[in-house]
Order: sequence, then structure tokens, then C-alpha cells
Amino acid sequence: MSAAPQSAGPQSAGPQSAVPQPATPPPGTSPDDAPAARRTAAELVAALPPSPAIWCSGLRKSFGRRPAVQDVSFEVGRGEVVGLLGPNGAGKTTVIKMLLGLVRPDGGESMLLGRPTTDPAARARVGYLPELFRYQPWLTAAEVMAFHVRLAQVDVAERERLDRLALVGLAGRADDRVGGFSKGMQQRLGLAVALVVRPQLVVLDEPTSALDPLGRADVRDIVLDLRAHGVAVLLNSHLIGEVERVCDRVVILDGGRVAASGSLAELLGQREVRLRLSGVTADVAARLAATGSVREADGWYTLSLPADDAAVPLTDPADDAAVPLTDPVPDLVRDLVRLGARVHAVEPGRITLEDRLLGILRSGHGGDA
Ligand SMILES: Nc1ncnc2c1ncn2[C@@H]1O[C@H](COP(=O)(O)OP(=O)(O)OP(=O)(O)O)[C@@H](O)[C@H]1O
Repeated sequence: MSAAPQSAGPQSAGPQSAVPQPATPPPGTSPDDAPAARRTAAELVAALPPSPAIWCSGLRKSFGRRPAVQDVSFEVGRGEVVGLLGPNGAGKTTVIKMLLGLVRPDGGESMLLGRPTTDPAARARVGYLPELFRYQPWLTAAEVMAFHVRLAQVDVAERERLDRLALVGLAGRADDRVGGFSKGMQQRLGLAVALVVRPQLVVLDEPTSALDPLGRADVRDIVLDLRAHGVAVLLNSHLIGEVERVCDRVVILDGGRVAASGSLAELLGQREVRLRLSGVTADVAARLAATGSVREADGWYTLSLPADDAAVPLTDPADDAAVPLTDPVPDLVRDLVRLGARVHAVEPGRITLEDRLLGILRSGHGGDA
């Protein structure tokens, strides 16, 4: 994770291109070949994968003597949605503020869209919804949008600004003063502000804390739409179900450190199936145990299985030849019946991200998933 980012690519070619233009023709080429050599270098740059939307390594920050963030490293790829999770005070907002150049880190490095975080141009294509949002109450929503477009020095026509307001459910409120907006409406406005600069990266710090269920669903759809258009999103939210629905990957912070990170499949790692059984003999119990770890309560047997996309091949006990199977449940049920068990119910279950998060935080274990 701490490897240097690939800093050049179609979106990031510029002052920090990783492949320098040759000042003199390489050995073996005549001056007439120089344009061809330069083209080759430009082609090489263009062929490189784009730089990550966010890259950070070894970020550290203390307030007084209290460390808030310690050695935090992670990456958000282009068009990827990454959730930042962790308990209160874990350091999530401090990490976000360091990434955006709003808090100076004590150590570590970070880049946004292939540029150092300290480069103002790095912010030009980043949309940000802060955790504590407050807009000038005397301005109208349309004026707030126009103000932020000017701050970002992006040319966005009025029609497009109004479209953004409509997208977050504020159509028809453009000329109303923000002072009269509810908290949820102000948060919607903050989201519109984050989206209006045509961002390549959107950082959302608790974007739904003030929103009603419909508003949360709207934000979910907006995040999925951003991803579909190749926009990267870093999402800090305590609403784990929301994170689980929209995020490709998750970074879990605890005590200022990365406690775990990985894709949802990596983090959840296993799925469960619940079976209500009677007539469970030693052979039946052995067949269950051969499929996964088993917990029993009141006639319900909860079986933890490998993740869907990493299901282990099983051997069919009825055949001599090993038969690779991707889903062990149908054959398990068949075998249990053959062995004399009565199967009253079979229910799919899934370990939720919330279960996993609580497990990680309570165990105090760190490391990548
Ligand atoms: N400006 C500040 N001055 C002093 N301490 C700060 C400051 N900002 C953050 N901290 C401390 O840094 C630690 C991390 O805070 P941070 O806001 O980053 O956590 P968080 O994970 O975003 O929490 P929450 O989920 O409650 O929003 C906390 O101990 C907090 O008190």
C-alpha cells in the first residue's frame, strides 16, 4: 500500500509526468528523429494507467500530545467508491482534511488525482462535502452555487448549476435564502456544491447525517451514478448499511490507525446458511462440519461458508471421483437427507459489514483483511 503512486496518465499528464520529455535525442537517433522520440515518450505516458484519485502513505497528525492519525496509508482508484469507517474519534475527518490540504500533516505524503495535495490545482477537480457544513444564510441557493463555482475557477453555466440543485431535490428552491433551509436541505445544498465543479473525485464526510430515508436513497443513487461515470468517491459514514451498498472497498480506522482494509468480499470473507434440522446423528454432524464451521441453537444449525466468489471445491461423497462444486449447499442438503436427517428449513444468511466491523474493533486486531 505504501508503494509510490503511478503519477502519470491521461488525466494527470502535466507538470508531474513521470516520464520526462528527452531534452536531447537518445543515443542512436539523429536530431531529425527527435519529434518521433518525443511522440514515443508521450505515447508511453498516455499508455500508463491513470494515477489514483487518492494516494496517501504514512499520514500522521497529533493535536498537542494526543496522536489523532498514525501511519495511515491507502488508495482510492479512479471511479472507485471507498468507504472510510471507524468509531467516533478514530481520525476519519482528520485524514480527510489532511488529504484536502485543510490540516497540515506532521508526516507522510498524499496525492490527489496525480498531484501533490499541496498543489491548488489538485483541488480544482475535487468536490467536498464537509462534516460540519454551514452556508452563508443571506445567500440564495443559486448564489451559493455561483460562489463555489467562482471559488473553484470552473466555468459552469447557470443551467448546469440549476440541474445540480434539481439532482439533490432542491429544484424550485434556487432563489430561496439558505437561512430558511432545514438542516437536511442545507446538506443537500452541500452535496450540490460538491458536484457542481464537475469533479473527478468527490469526498463526502457524513453526507446523510441530516437526511431523511428518501434523501439517503438519493445520495446512494448519486454515488452509484458518479461511479458509473468514472468519478471516484471517498465516503465517510457511520451508516454501515449505506457503505455496504455502494462501496467497492472499505478502509477501517481505529485509534488513528488502519485496522483493516479491503474489498467487501475480502472483509466479509464468508457467508452463512442456517438450517433447521432434526434427526442429527454423528454422521450428519460430521457432514455439516466438513462443509464449514457450525453453531447450533434450538435446532438451528448456522454454517459459516467461504465467500461466494471463493467457494471451495467439494468432493461428492457418493462418487469416487472428486467433483468440483461451486455452491456447497444443494449437495449438503441432499447428503443430510441421505444420512437420515430431516431438513425443515434452509435460509441464506450473510455476515454483515456491521458484524465484521464490530468484530475488528472489539478484537483490537489490525492489518489488512
Ligand atoms: N482541531 C482539533 N483540535 C484538537 N483535537 C482535534 C482536532 N480535530 C480533531 N481532534 C482530535 O483528533 C481525534 C480524531 O478526530 P476526528 O474528528 O478525525 O475523528 P472522526 O473519526 O472523524 O470522528 P467522528 O466519527 O466522531 O466524526 C479526536 O481525538 C479529536 O478529538
